[in-house]
Amino acid sequence: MGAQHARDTTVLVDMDEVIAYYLEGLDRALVAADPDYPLVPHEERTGYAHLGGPGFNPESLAAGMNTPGLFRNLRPVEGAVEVLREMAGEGLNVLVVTTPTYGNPTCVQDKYEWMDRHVGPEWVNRTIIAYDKTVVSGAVLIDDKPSITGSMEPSWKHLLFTRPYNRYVESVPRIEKWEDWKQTVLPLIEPSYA
Ligand SMILES: Cc1cn([C@H]2C[C@H](OP(=O)(O)O)[C@@H](CO)O2)c(=O)[nH]c1=O
Ligand SMILES: [Mg+2]
Repeated sequence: MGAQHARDTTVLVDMDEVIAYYLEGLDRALVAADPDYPLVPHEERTGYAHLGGPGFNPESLAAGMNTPGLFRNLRPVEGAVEVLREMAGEGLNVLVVTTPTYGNPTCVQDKYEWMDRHVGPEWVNRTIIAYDKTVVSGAVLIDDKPSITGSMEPSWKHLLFTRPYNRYVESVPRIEKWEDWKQTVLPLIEPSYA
């Protein structure tokens, strides 16, 4: 067992749309499941769950989301892997916290394999797959979802990772891109790091 980390130096990082381009992979799966599926260009999305254009078929959306291998083949977000390693190198306790898609039969395994392949084998057991992110302790959670709720009052402060569909959100502090991590993350953790 390694050293115990303080909650104050723990940085929680979301996976989909923060370190891995989920929506790009989902678009491919949607078109494969239904060639007529009305994709919405990412820049035109008005909300987090805006996943289909007018008249989209909910069954096609479900088929796309549940496509085996979807989560295995996602492209890494620019700079994300480097910053995960850099934060860990600074002595921060960095954990990746991601919600599964229950109906996708390979989602959980794919998420662990993605971490192994793209970030490194030592990151597999730094990956927490959970529906309820509020039970995970940390100083900060970097996540693209505008509102993150669960069964507990969270210990972490939410930093919203900017994506086109969350630009309208004004109530949550943001990180615009990974290269800004020092200015945005460090002030939220233990004062000695800032
Ligand atoms: C339904 C939905 C899921 N997802 C992603 C987020 C979740 O992973 P994460 O917690 O890693 O961001 C995953 C399961 O719902 O799929 C979106 O990004 N947008 C959506 O509209
Ligand atoms: Mg996300």
